[in-house]
Amino acid sequence: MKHYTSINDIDNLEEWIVDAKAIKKNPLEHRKLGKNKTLGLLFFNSSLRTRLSTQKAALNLGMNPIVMNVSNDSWGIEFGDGTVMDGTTAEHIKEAAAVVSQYCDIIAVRAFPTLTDKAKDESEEVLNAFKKYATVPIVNMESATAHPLQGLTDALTISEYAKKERPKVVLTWAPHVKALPHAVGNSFAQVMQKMDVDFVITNPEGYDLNPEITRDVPVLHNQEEAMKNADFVYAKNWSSYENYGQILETNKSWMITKSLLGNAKFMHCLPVRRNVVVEDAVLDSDSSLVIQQANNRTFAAQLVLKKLLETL
Ligand SMILES: NCCC[C@H](NC(=O)CCC(=O)O)C(=O)O
Ligand SMILES: NC(=O)OP(=O)(O)O
Repeated sequence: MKHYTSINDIDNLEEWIVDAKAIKKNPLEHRKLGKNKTLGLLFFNSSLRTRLSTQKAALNLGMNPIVMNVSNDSWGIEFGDGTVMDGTTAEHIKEAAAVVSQYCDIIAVRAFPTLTDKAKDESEEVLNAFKKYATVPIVNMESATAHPLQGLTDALTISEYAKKERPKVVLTWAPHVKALPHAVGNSFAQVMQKMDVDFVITNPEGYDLNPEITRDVPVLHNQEEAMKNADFVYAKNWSSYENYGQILETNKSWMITKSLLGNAKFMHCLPVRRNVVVEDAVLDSDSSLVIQQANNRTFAAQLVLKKLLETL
C-alpha cells in the first residue's frame, strides 16, 4: 500500500480487523517502528477526533506528529495548473506538497468538499494534488468524497459488538440543519460491502448516495421498514447527491428515537447534533456505541500508519 486514501486500499478487511484488534490489545507493541519518523497532519477543516486520535496513533508508534491548521495559519494554496497567481493564493501546491515532504515521512490531509462544484469535489482536487506532488505516503483524514479512517473504525466496531454472524446493518440518513458531505456515508457504504453483513441503506427520496458507490446495496425510502430487526443503525446526514449539495425538504421524523431504534446498537461518526439527528434518550443509553467508535479511531489510524511505516 502506497497511500491510504480510500476503502479500496484495504486489501483484506478481515485481516485488517484482526490486526486492529491486536493493536488495541497492546497499543505500544510497535512503539519502536516509528522512531525518528515524522507524521505531518494538515487540516483544511475543523476536527476533534481525527486530529487527536491520529496523533495518538502516531505517538503509540513512536512517531513525532506535527500539526498544521492550513486554512487559517498557512499561505493560501493554489491548486490550478498554469494559473497566473495574481489573486489571493500565495503558494502553489507543487511547492507546498514538495516542501512538507522534506519535513514529514507521512502526510495526512483533511480537505472537505465545496458541495457546490460536483466535478471539482469528485476530482478530489486537494487529496490528489498531495498524492501527485508529495514524495511521501498520503493518508486521507476525510476528503471531498471519502473518510476511510472512519470507515475502517466502523467495521472494527461492528466486528467487536456483533452478537451473531451476518448482523443486519442499516445506514440511515438523518435530519440536519446544514448541508453536509457524503464522505462518511460513502466510506461506510463501501466498507460494509467488504464485510459479511446484511446491509441496507435508507434515506428520503432525492437523497440517494452516488450509485457507483452503493452499487447493489438495497436503498429503501421507508425508514421504519428498513430498520426492522436491525442489529446496528448507523445514522448520518448528507446533502442531496443528485441535486448536488442541496438540502431538500427535510423530514424531521427521520430523527433516530429510542422507539425507532428498537434493540439495535446506535452508531454515528460524531460530532452529532442532539435532538436533531438523534434524541438524547438514544445517545445517553447503553445502545449507543459512539464513544467506543471514537476510541477505535486511534487503533484504525495506528494500523494504517503501521502499514505505511513498514513500506518506508
Ligand atoms: N468528520 C466527521 C463529520 C464531519 C462533517 N460534519 C459536519 O461538518 C458537522 C457540522 C455541524 O454539525 O455543524 C461531515 O458530515 O462530513
Ligand atoms: N468523526 C470525525 O472524523 O470527527 P472529527 O471531524 O472531529 O475529526
